[in-house]
Amino acid sequence: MKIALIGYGKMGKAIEAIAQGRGHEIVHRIDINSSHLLEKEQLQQADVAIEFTTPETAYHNILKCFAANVPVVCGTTGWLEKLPEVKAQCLEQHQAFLYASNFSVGVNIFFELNRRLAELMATQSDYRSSMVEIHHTQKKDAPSGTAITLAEQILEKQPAKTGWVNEATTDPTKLGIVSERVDPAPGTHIIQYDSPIDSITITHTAHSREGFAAGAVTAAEWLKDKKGIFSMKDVLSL
Ligand SMILES: NC(=O)c1ccc[n+]([C@@H]2O[C@H](COP(=O)([O-])OP(=O)(O)OC[C@H]3O[C@@H](n4cnc5c(N)ncnc54)[C@H](O)[C@@H]3O)[C@@H](O)[C@H]2O)c1
Ligand SMILES: O=C(O)C1=N[C@H](C(=O)O)CCC1
Repeated sequence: MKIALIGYGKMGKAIEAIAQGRGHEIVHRIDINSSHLLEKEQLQQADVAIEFTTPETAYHNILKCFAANVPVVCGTTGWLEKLPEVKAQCLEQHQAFLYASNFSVGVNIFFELNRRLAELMATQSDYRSSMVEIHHTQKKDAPSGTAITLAEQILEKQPAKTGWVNEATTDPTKLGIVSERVDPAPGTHIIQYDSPIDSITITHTAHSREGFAAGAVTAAEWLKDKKGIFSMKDVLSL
């Protein structure tokens, strides 16, 4: 499979290593200094594009892939306000798009645990839920995309909460998400339910970027000949 890597930073390089190890060819490595490679003729040399850039650039990069008729896997976080528009464009232009706030198999299993735990805790009014996410200091967005996905799952199951805030809170109607930035943390997410009697905690800790990169390559292999909008739930049959 021929891959265009859009974003050749920490994730782009980790994806390159996994993709080449699986026998794929990287036809373009596109970063901020080589954005001319986002032109239609260049992108069309790839079977699929994998986009890990910045919150400011993801939207335009994805639209360039649609214009070139190239399926795109996107892992960039921090641009969710534009996601509905991208999905609409994908359908209108009959393209293929797969977004995940986290591509690792472990986190996608953790999402399932989180949803079930939130469901069980929905009627337990003695417990207060909260979240902590820990990442490296170069991370541009807070809270992490993964934390937002986890928060949305909790809010869906707990109607007493009306939203999340990116700080610790005693407001029972809000889910507090504390963001810590500590090097070299690749990504830790902790969900807590505390009552005066006891606490329940579930944690996912990434030991490296390998899980994110391997998941993104698996998603690209899966998306290559498809049309439509997909998620890691589709790829992993969860
Ligand atoms: N979904 C996941 O599983 C997952 C995992 C890790 C990171 N991420 C997200 O991926 C993104 C990238 O993370 P990173 O650690 O690789 O960041 P990074 O800063 O190491 O790399 C970003 C890259 O984007 C490039 N870039 C910037 N503007 C560009 C443009 N206009 N066109 C093309 N390339 C451009 C930069 O040159 C750089 O190479 C972040 O949003 C991060 O939150 C997601
Ligand atoms: O390193 C990052 O940046 C990460 N971003 C994703 C997020 O925001 O959830 C996934 C974990 C690593």
